[in-house]
Amino acid sequence: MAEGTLLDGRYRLEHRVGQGATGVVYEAFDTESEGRVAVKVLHDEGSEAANSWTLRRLQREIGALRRISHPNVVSLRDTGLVHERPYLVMEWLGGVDLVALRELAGPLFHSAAGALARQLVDGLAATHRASVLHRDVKPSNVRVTTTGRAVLCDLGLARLRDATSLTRAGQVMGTPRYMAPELIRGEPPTQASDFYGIGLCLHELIVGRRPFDHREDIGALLLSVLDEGVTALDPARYRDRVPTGLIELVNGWCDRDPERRPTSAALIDGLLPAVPPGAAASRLRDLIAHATARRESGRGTTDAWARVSNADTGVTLRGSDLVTHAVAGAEAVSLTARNTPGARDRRPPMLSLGDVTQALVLHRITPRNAASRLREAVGMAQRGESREALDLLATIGTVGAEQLGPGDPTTLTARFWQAVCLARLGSSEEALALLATVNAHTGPAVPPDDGEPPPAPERAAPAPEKNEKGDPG
Ligand SMILES: Nc1ncnc2c1ncn2[C@@H]1O[C@H](COP(=O)(O)OP(=O)(O)OP(=O)(O)O)[C@@H](O)[C@H]1O
Repeated sequence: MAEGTLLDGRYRLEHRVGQGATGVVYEAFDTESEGRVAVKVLHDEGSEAANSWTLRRLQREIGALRRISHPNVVSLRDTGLVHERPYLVMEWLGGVDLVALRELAGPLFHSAAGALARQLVDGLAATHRASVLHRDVKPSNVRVTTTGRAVLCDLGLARLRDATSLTRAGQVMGTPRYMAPELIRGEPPTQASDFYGIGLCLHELIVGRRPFDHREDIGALLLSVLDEGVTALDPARYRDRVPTGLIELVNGWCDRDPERRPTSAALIDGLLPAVPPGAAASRLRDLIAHATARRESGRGTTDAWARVSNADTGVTLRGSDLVTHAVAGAEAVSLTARNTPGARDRRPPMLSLGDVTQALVLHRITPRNAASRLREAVGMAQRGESREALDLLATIGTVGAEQLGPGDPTTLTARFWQAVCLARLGSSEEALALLATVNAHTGPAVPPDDGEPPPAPERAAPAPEKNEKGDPG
């Protein structure tokens, strides 16, 4: 949608802020109230299936936001239609998200950590009181405004607590790095799963590093989340800068066992440090001022802002916008399986030529429409429909490799998501082998353990381009 467009004669789109799985977000001017607002316009994905998914997700976000009115949850102002595409109008939240806050301001101290925890708990409590589960609490979905107000955003995955899921049992939704272990196992979400998300956000801001940061491939990441869990914080180590009660809470929220996570208001209130409201807000406000000043002066931007733009994506396949778009919202996974012992020896499952012809006919994939089918398949994978997505992704990968080249971004993205689906379905060996082939085209140019040079890409990936935020894709 062009900047300057006036929606319903009222909201003037000023500039594009970013895009998520459902739509593009613009900073806009409300000519009626003469204030700033955020407008999210539904993506037009092209295919009917993809459109219906984004539409359902946007409707879910609208439905959830309508039920909640709280300063620590983004507020919905209006909804409308533009060229038959729904849009929603939200309060404008300046400031930064928690990913940027950590990158630009470093680990949190005393009152700021306490103030942030208090506000996140209050926002989540309001969400739960409205019988809504957020289901996607992660650093990129929490913004802290310039006045020091922490706000939960992006309720696109939210659902009514007792409603039947739009997804089938066993489906996985969300971002593995921040997903509660029970959700990865396909169990239904609960309030305790949302508290896990808050626990991880605070853990990350206290430590100053993402959880499971040492896990660079999806197989190892999933195993760590399920089998090891987040490393508990040692209260003695943080005593000087974070109140002990808060450390205890964070450790409790990060517990792998949902039953052991503190969710009762009385328990939480007993452990949360009492922070004088004025002092807390001013501490957070100062931090945001510091972070935004750093962002504006460009300091710490090289790596930091590249990652901020992709928030939890973390996947840096180089190449066209297609890849940047296709992996938006994907797991925070770096593709470095190349050094996994034996990974290079294993071949990913490939379809035979007969299968390829069959699959081509079945999925009607051509090099021309591969990109849009890929988006559709990635959407399915993101919704947790791993089994269904797998088939389509394997075909796109094969067609891509044959017709576009094995190093083409479409091929690599399809292969990457194929590996994600395989890992989710328990075939981690195959997933690792597939990731190793993706790595051969995208990984850093370090020789594998045996000193052998990495295989040369059969078709060089294009030079990194800038994505819509001006960051390297
Ligand atoms: N009310 C708001 N005010 C200011 N910025 C916002 C607001 N809502 C969203 N944004 C920003 O717009 C961008 C897109 O947000 P959106 O919620 O659509 O997706 P996301 O959270 O980045 O991804 P996904 O939906 O895939 O999880 C993000 O950078 C987000 O911080």
